Amino acid sequence: MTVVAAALVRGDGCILLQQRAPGRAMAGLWEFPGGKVEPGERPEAALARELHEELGIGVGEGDLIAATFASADNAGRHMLLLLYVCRKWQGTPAALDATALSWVLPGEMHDLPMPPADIPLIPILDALLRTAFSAA
Ligand SMILES: Nc1nc2c([nH]c(=O)n2[C@@H]2O[C@H](COP(=O)(O)OP(=O)(O)OP(=O)(O)O)[C@@H](O)[C@H]2O)c(=O)[nH]1
Repeated sequence: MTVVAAALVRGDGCILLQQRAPGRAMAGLWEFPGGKVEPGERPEAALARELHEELGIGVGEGDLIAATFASADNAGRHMLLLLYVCRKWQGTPAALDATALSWVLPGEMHDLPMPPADIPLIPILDALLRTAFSAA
């Protein structure tokens, strides 16, 4: 299973997390918006589709910058989670799929319960945003 997810980064450095709705796997946990890549779908196209479906925003595939990944178990299946950074989108994110949205600094992410695969990504994302992506 390939999952694509986006760290939408606001001008003040805050990142958007969304809370998974009740009744779904990992309900209540806070995650990066995104979802599964469909068979035959390119990851960037899948992520642009998911961001439109889940948040109602428009994202150009060229504005999705590959950041890091997780290779982890997900309910007995192997999951490759591809995380992108995105600083540019059209529209205002709305919780169309999630229970709630929250803008948080990387240093605040540990205050919100996230899926286990995401935990090691937090310091990597923090470091990338401070260095390689700081002027992006
Ligand atoms: N979007 C997203 N999914 C994550 C993250 N971390 C993580 O383990 N996952 C897992 O990756 C899987 C994504 O599947 P999903 O159910 O959200 O995918 P989807 O939007 O295509 O939904 P669907 O399959 O119900 O149609 C879930 O098992 C989810 O828990 C994350 O940061 N963001």
